Amino acid sequence: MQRVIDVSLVLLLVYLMLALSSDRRTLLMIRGIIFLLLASIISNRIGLSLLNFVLDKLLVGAAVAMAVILQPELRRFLERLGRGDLLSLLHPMQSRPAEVESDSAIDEIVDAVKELSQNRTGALMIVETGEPIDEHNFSVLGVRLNAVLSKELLQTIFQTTTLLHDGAVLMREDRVIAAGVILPISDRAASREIGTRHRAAMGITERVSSCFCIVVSEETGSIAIAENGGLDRPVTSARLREVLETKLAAYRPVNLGRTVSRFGWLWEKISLKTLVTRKSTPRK
Ligand SMILES: Nc1ncnc2c1ncn2[C@@H]1O[C@H](COP(=O)(O)OP(=O)(O)OP(=O)(O)O)[C@@H](O)[C@H]1O
Repeated sequence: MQRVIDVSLVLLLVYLMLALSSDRRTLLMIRGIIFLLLASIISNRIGLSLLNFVLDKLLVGAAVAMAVILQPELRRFLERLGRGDLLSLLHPMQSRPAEVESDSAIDEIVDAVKELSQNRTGALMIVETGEPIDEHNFSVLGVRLNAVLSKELLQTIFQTTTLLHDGAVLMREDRVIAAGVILPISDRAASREIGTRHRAAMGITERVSSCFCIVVSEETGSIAIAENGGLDRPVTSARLREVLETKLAAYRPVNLGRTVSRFGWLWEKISLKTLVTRKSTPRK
């Protein structure tokens, strides 16, 4: 019985750690530590004392390094614990202020992108699909707007005559949080032959798994979707709608759907799927 409680508590701890972060690199680190932990337990069990000694030291070093690197996540975790906000720890999605990503927001995005594409107006949009992105992931946050999302607003922002058109727009649920956001550029070999707007989209999605980017090319008017560091292009507006509907479905207030999506979300975090990066399409 004691053993069952022990294992359950460890599993709960792993769940909380995975739930804490939406950042891909953080998840990889947590997996690394879990791997070291398992290797240490196995080496102890089969009596490989020297290997066990080295793994133990490595684990201590990794734990200290992780505490330093994950300072913001740990602080958030301890704050919630201190507030007694245990429910939000068990149900990370509930920590979001509003869970409804309305169909009308999807319509606004698709309509804006269609028009930007037809007019060959370059655009870069970040769509959050999970926990809010840690601002440290941006090179420059840009100008905070926190405005209601509309196609007119998106189209206006990307007009080359506006001060905000350079950089990306950050969207959360049905709001435009910021514009003129400068993103880290991807330096993957495959991305070098791609322009900076597309590389910026790949760069942020490489670092943060809880978002995807929509890119409209100024040169060709083509629409691209960047996700997990990969680039899918050209995509049609119908495909864009499909992606938005699938990715944002998690925030619709349908209880059954939300429960299923939570398991899907956790599965996505644990599975190797997030480790596999999609091949980017080189520029024609
Ligand atoms: N790091 C960045 N973060 C956000 N936006 C960026 C970044 N770098 C470039 N951009 C945007 O991309 C624009 C330049 O696009 P560039 O022509 O180099 O890229 P591209 O991928 O070839 O796109 P396009 O097909 O539209 O020409 C800049 O004016 C700016 O708005």
